[in-house]
Amino acid sequence: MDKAKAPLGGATGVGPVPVIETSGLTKRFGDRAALSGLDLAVPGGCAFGLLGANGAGKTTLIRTVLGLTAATSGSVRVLGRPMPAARARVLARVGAVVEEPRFHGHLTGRENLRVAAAVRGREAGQRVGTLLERVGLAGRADERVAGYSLGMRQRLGIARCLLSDPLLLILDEPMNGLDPAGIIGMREMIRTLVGEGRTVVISSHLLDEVEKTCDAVAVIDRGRLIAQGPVPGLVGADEQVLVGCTEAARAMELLSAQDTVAGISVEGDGLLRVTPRPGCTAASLNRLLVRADICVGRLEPVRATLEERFLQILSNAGEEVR
Ligand SMILES: Nc1ncnc2c1ncn2[C@@H]1O[C@H](COP(=O)(O)OP(=O)(O)OP(=O)(O)O)[C@@H](O)[C@H]1O
Repeated sequence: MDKAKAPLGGATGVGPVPVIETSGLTKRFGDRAALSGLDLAVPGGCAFGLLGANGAGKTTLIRTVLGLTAATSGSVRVLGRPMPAARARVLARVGAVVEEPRFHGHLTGRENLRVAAAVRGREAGQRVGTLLERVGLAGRADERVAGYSLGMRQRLGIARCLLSDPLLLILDEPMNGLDPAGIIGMREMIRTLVGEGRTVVISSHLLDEVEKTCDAVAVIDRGRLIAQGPVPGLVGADEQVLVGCTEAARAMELLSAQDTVAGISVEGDGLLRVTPRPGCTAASLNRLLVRADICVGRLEPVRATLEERFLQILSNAGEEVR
């Protein structure tokens, strides 16, 4: 990152000042509230995931944060400055790809970047070649964008964002339409950008990818923020133990009778999923079963995935609404 450039309002992208902060953010379209009283804080220098089902309000949140649409009420600060009042100054240090990136199809990738760089000054123009290499498009840079795959357009979109050496990147569904290799490439690129001290906010439906890519997430449901925090805090420590053994029915009866076991269920493949109480470990479950002459073939501590936590958080939120 270009360290010579002055940070905005004390928010350098890393540190205690959140790079995005919303307070009571509400956006209504007629009678429908797309966002309801959102208090969001995105810390600097991390990959941050916005999670939510279709229509939850992710794109509206991104558009409101960027000042592309006006909030009905509440406030937004980006890089320490109020939006949309400081929009021009803030957006000079923010790169965003909202929905599918659009380009001039009849121009090449390199020409598209040159056109975009022309309005950003000489420094931006000098970055074009390096950025094409950086996003893995150097070999195809002189082909017309009309012939690019979606993955190539996504990467060109990120190169365009990087022309202005942004502190903050906001990418709406950056993994959409990518094949497995493209998803891994995108994840690595996001992690590299974070390693340079930038903050990258992504919205995504791909919970597994968000878990692998992001340090922290916010979960949005019907316009409300229902959870936010670091990924390890949300998914939790090892919570359950999968047990594969002979005589599953007898094992289930034995384990269910223990005070140290909070719950037990049978998985589709015959494995027992045991939820132990604090102090009860995989080893103590093993000892119990072996002492009862039950042979244990598999014993695997597991933690809830982000997907399981997401569904649980949504289901709890649904119950609160009812
Ligand atoms: N311009 C608009 N006019 C009216 N309603 C809108 C407008 N934009 C969004 N909405 C509504 O606001 C709600 C949130 O939409 P939004 O596109 O922000 O959700 P999303 O989480 O990004 O969904 P998806 O994952 O499907 O893109 C939806 O009910 C949507 O229909």
